[in-house]
Amino acid sequence: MTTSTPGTASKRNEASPAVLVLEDGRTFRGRAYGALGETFGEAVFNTGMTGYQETLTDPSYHRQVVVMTAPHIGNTGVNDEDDESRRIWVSGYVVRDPARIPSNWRSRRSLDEELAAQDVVGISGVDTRALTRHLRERGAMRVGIFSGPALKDAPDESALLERVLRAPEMKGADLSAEVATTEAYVVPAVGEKKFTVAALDLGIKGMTPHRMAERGIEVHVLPATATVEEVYAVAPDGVFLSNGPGDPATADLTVVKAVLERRTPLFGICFGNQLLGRALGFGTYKLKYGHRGINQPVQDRTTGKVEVTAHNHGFAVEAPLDRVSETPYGRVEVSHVCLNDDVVEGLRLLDQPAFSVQYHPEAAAGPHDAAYLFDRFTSLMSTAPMEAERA
Ligand SMILES: NC(=O)CC[C@H](N)C(=O)O
Repeated sequence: MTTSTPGTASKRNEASPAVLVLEDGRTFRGRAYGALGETFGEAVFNTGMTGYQETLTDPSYHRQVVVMTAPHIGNTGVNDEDDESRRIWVSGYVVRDPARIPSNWRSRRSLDEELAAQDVVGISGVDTRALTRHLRERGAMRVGIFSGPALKDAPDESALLERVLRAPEMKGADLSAEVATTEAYVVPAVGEKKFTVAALDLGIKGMTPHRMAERGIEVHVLPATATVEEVYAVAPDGVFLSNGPGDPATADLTVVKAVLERRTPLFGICFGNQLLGRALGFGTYKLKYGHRGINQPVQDRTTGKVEVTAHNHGFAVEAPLDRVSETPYGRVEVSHVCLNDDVVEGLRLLDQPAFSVQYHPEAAAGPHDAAYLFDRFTSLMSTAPMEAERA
């Protein structure tokens, strides 16, 4: 249930208590933020100082309750330009000190109002530093947020904890089809059209086809369930595998393997990197608490350059850093690595035109250091016919 009378949300919620209960029993009390009610998900923290609107609307956050480590959230309100998809996807939102009065020339409404209007239950006034330290020590885990009627129905914490323990876990969750488009659509090339790309929407962010379009690519965004025939029906020069929510171990690899068989140029981001990794025969595993933020240092091992990058992942590919791997599709190297913890951040095939990264070169939000990867994809498409002839 939600009450979302525009302009009154902040006032209403200031007096309304809310409780956050983690699956290991740790509890935080605060005030309701956004919609009143109850919600469940995987508790994860995001260290971005800016970009909350892009974070909230990134479909990869589906079924996650996002804790913001930046203490002031909502200062620039919500605008009509920065959404990364058609709605907010986080299942809950946790902040320390929300803005009472948003101020920005693009702001159209307050974040509190927007969360309420989209029925997203949040909590404010939480010691997000303590909560983040807890998640860092114990790992990402299930959580519930309760306010309004949900709190009245189950006033004691053990009853709330019971409900949290009934919520589904992220491990084993197959979520792409829940967030992806059901109809194919085209994002036209900006200026002269040079290439056609079939982009599998596993939970795609809006900025991704835009980054391709501005390089002369006509992007055919296809549903997550698209078949090999549907992918090749658009006569693609290249295939793109998008980011997306859920556990990569549940994903169907038929299309990825068919693209590798045909040696069509292939580029994957985040979930797409994990799918490429699995199609090549590598495993994926759940990180203790993941990478979410916009200042993660990654090294491109092909050039030695370090880039500061946007991340949002809870799983990672298990591939050897110190040697080239032999796979059914030829040799593969780990092309990128996270300098904080040596997690695999990119894969590159040496015998065919395919590569992927675990992080977000499209940024939105975040720095643009990794935008060169879209140029790498276009140059693969320019040189690919030669590669195919040689094969
Ligand atoms: N942004 C993404 O594509 C995330 C991929 C995957 N769901 C993960 O958490 O690792």
